[in-house]
Parts: sequence; C-alpha cells; structure tokens
Amino acid sequence: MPLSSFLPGFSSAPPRYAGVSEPSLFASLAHAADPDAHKGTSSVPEALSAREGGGAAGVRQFDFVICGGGTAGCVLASRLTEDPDVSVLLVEAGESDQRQLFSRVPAGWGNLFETPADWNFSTVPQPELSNRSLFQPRGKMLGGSSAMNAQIYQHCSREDYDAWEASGATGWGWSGLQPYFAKAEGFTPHPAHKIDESMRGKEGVWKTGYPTTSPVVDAWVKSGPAAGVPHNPDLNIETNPNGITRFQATVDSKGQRSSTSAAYLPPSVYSRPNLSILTSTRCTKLLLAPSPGASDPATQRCVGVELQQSPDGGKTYVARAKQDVIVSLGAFGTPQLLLCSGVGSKAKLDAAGVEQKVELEGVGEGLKDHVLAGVFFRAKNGTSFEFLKSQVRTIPSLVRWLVFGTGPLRSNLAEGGAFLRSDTIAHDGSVSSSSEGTKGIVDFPINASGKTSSDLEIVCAPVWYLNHALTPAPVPSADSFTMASTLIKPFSTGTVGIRSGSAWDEPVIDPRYLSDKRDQKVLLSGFHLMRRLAQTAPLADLLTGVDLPAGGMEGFLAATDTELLQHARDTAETIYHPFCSARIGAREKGGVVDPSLRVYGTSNVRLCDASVFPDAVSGHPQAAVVAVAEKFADMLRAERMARVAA
Ligand SMILES: Cc1cc2nc3c(=O)[nH]c(=O)nc-3n(C[C@H](O)[C@H](O)[C@H](O)COP(=O)(O)OP(=O)(O)OC[C@H]3O[C@@H](n4cnc5c(N)ncnc54)[C@H](O)[C@@H]3O)c2cc1C
Repeated sequence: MPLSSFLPGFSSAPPRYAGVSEPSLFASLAHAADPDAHKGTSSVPEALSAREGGGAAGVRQFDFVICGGGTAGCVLASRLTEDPDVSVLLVEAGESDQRQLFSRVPAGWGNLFETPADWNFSTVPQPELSNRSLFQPRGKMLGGSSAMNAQIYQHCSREDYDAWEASGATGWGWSGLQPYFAKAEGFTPHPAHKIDESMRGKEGVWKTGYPTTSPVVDAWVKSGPAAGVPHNPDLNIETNPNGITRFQATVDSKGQRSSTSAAYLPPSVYSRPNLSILTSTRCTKLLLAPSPGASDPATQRCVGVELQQSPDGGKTYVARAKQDVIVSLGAFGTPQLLLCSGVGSKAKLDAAGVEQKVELEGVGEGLKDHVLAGVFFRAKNGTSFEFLKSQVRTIPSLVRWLVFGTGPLRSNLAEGGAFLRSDTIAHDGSVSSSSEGTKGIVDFPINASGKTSSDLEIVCAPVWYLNHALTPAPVPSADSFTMASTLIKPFSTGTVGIRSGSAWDEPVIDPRYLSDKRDQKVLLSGFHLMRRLAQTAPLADLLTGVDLPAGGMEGFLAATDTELLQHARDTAETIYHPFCSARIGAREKGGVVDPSLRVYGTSNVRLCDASVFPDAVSGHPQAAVVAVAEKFADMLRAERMARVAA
C-alpha cells in the first residue's frame, strides 16, 4: 500500500532525489510554526504606478530599487535599510524561500529542481559535450540560488581576488574583500573538528558550520593523503586553499540551511518600515532616458523599472528610484535584463529587435562556469545516503532532523572536495608536490589564479548523481557514491544572450564547455587521480564496483583517455557556478561595470551579483557573492554619507 494512503497530503509520486519525495505533510508542519513563510507580498503597493496612465506625480519613489531578491539582493536589502532614512524596494520573481521545505532541509535541494522555485534553464547544445543541451537550475525565490544550492561554504583562494584587482577591479582584491567574508559569517565550531577559529567570522548573521558526512565520504577524505592529496581541515584560511576536506556549509546550529533570505531578512529586518519586499513579480525592463546634467550627453539614467506579474494580459507597473537601481538577477538574469533594456552590442540587440540605448560590448560576454564529469561507484551497504531517495526509508531520518536537526538529512550531499593543481597529477594518478618533473597529461601552463591556487577539484557525494540525480540509479536499493572531476579555472568562455526583448523568454545560455582543448586535458587529469583514489584504502575497502562508465571497476581502471573523454562528453554537467557575464573591468576590454559597480554609459544603474566577477573563483562561489554584496552595501553607505555631507 502506498505511503500516501495513510499519510494525508503525502504523494506517492516516485522520489527523484534525496530527501522525502513530496513536501506536503512536513511542509505544513514547518510552515505552521514559521511566520517567515509569508515574508514579502505579491500585492503591488498602490504607490507603484501602473505604466499606462500612471504619471509620476504622487508616485512614491524609493531610494534604491533592488531587482532580484537572491543571494546578493537579500544582503543589500538588509544592509541598506539598517539606515532608517533609506528606503528600499526589493523585487523578486519567486516566493519566500521559507515556503520551501526542501530549501530548509540541507539534503533536500535537488528536490527543488524543475519546480516553481527553479528557473529551470538549459543551455544551447554544447558541441564538445555530445551536442547535449544541459540543465541549468537557478533558485527562483527569496535567497535565490543560496536557497537552493548545495550549501558548500568556501572563501576560495586569496589569489583569485588579487588577480581580479590586478585586472582592473580596483578595491576588489583579497585585502578589500576579506573583512566582508568575516563580517558576514557566523561560524559554529564543532568539537570533533579542530581548526584555527581566529581566522573565521563569529558574529555574522550568515550561519556556517558542519553538516553530516556519510561513512563513504569520511573514508574518501582519509584516503586523500595516501593518494598524495594532503588533508586540509579548513579551506577557509587565507594561507592554504588546497587539499582534501569535508566541506563546511551554510547550515545553522539547528541543522537548517542558512540562505541569505533566512540570514539577512529575519522578521526584525523584513518588517522594517523602510523595506518593501515584492515577491512573484518580475523586473522586465529598465526604462532608460538621457541623464540630465551628465557630462557625456549619451549617458542614460534609469527612470523606472518595469514590473510585471504575468507575461500577458496583466498590468505593467513602474518602480522608481531616487538614487540607484541595483540589478542582482544572477549571471543569466542580469545580462538578460540589460540586453532587454537596450544595453549591449548593436549586433546582439538588432538580432533580438531591441532598440539600443547604450553601446556596451561586454554584456553577456565572458561567461564562465564550472563543469564536472563523474564516475559512479557502487559502495558497501550502509555507507552512503542513497537510501534517502526512498520515502519510506527516509522517515526515521526525517523525524530525527525535525526533532534534533541532525542525521543524514543534515548532509549537504556534496560532502567532500579535493583542490589541487592539475599539472601535479601524473598519468598513473600519483600526485607530486610540484609540476616540476611530473609526467602527466597537463603539459601546458595551467589557468590557476597564482602559484598557490588550484585549477581542479574532485568533488564527491554519497549518492548516485548522474544528470543532477534526475536519472535514477540502475539499482535504487544499492548504495551509490559519485566522484567527479571538476574544472574550477576553465579556459573556455561562453556567452549569455537573448531571443527577444521580452524578459519572459529564456535567456540564450552558451557556456561553450570544453571548447578550449586544454580544459579536456585538465578534466582527464582528474580522472587519473580518481582512479588512484578509488584504489586507496580506506575508500577502496568500501567500493564494490563501478556502474558508469560501463565495464565495471576493471573497465574504469583500464579505460584509455579517449574512452574517458567520451564518457565525459556524454555525462558532464554544470556544477552550477555561472559568473563573469557582466564583469568589472575596463569598458574597452569587455568590462560592463566600473569598480563602483556602475554600468558604463548610465548614471544610476549598478550591478551586484555573480555576473560582475572579473574572472572565475577557484571553488564554490556563494561566499564570494555575499562578500561582494557586503562590500558594495558599505560603498553605497559611504556614497550617501558623502552626499549628505556635501
Ligand atoms: C543547485 C545549485 C547548487 C549550488 N551549490 C553551491 C554550493 O554548494 N556552494 C556555493 O558556494 N555555491 C553554490 N552554487 C552557486 C551559488 O549558489 C551562486 O553562485 C550564487 O548563489 C549566485 O548568487 P547571485 O546573487 O548571483 O544570483 P541568485 O542567487 O541566483 O539571485 C538572483 C535572483 O534574482 C531573481 N530574478 C532573476 N530574474 C528576475 C527578474 N527578471 N525579476 C525579478 N527577479 C528575478 C531570482 O529569482 C533570484 O532570486 C550552487 C548553485 C545552484 C543553482
């Protein structure tokens, strides 16, 4: 008899992923106790004029309009409204993340894929990946992708930011950003994991700590040093961003996800009279007009943000900002809105039928993303968390998580990572301390940010993670384990474009994965290391076979590079880190914003999200997005104080 027959509201639909298969029962419990579920409103304030017939007279203006209540948007809304004299309108296309149980359960994030809380984008066919069109999930709710992601908390390498600064992003080097990583973070130590806590933020609102790890990932971390990858108990100290580790995550002391919505917009903040949060509303265009008094007559000012709640038939509203309009729609949404508003290259805009307002070549150019290709192992019974895909077998874990906030559902699933330089990996998978004399497939200068940074990550999860776990495991009752070679400093660069001037159409996403052949070799070097890790105890003692690539463990160990690359072409996927699509940098070098994050050719359009990264960070980027937003909020505060003083 299906579970749904005796648990009201509990669907019998087959689960796709870890965690319970349907949220209804437990979501009701969670929401009943949670006033934050109703954070924000979808009722458009009367103060926003309907575009048709609504004049500017009597219309309320906000000091700042923030487009997008995602990872960066929530930080900005919270920080800017600390000043009671500053009014902010935050506009978000999705609902409150607190309505999503699977956002709150650390292991539940994959269950948000292809739901209304996901933008559910896909790329154009990728020639180097067997012409496949790849799934690109993004969080569509308050908190944005921080409410859907795998919660890995990583500062990445200080050299990443110093390279940003060297490329022209003045002020955005490590010394400029480090105070903001610390300001944001509220780290909860764990007695079993000794690290130098003095290097970590304690008082911040964004909670970080230790999620649960599975036996198979514990073994994987222990196998690292024997395979040549030193153990690093804390990647988040500026002296060493490399080595093998169990990840820290944005999980709070109660075992719940700390999204930027949960962290930065608690009731005491979202009820501020100077903060209005409009949900279920899409920013569809920046209305641009010549900027009065600008030294360059071509300069445009955003006189209003066009808002809609449905693609056709509904009303169009306009939100106006006295000061700045801040666009925080993420690496796909931000260039899309700029292009839909006429900010971009003439050729792109003409092709989409959009009237040009600002010539800006770099919009949507320079996209980077991290791509991974996995090996899918069978593990000994009881060592992985594959059982979380069965709703019946999940029930004890669910009760444990609801009552204590512990157990397998507190796992973020992407539990372990190893960071290293691909040119230190030899053909036999052994790792040297330097590239000097290493005979491996990577025989060219790697793309790392500096001498002490990595270009390769091996990430692992105690589940079958083929096609974002949307493709079921061959034997669902068996224990699975996935290890994946991941390009964290790819050479390949892609684009974001538009099909039309409508923000309701999907952006055209073309990451051009592996289009630079050097990326193919870096990816393969990761496979060489994964072979070695799989044969190293204690991990080797827990692995019982390989389901994919075909041919079992023997086949995987004996596969040629050509065969491994074909497997990668057929199975590689994003690890969800698009950035750099509207970069900080010089205009003539493809920059879209100057170091004050102002869009070139405009007087009051600012950008703040992953799109402004000048280059890829060598790891998981959400902490960098938050640090950038924290710093930008301080910059806006300083600008305001200077204006008031003048
Ligand atoms: C599945 C997944 C797993 C990930 N795992 C990790 C991880 O473990 N660790 C890590 O560090 N990083 C991870 N990331 C990446 C990280 O979450 C992102 O880099 C980061 O959150 C991006 O922040 P952002 O502010 O640029 O964009 P987002 O957080 O995506 O915010 C954009 C916001 O704008 C809204 N929006 C978009 N268009 C419109 C519009 N037209 N009108 C109104 N609102 C709009 C969106 O709904 C969203 O709320 C993951 C991402 C995903 C999707």
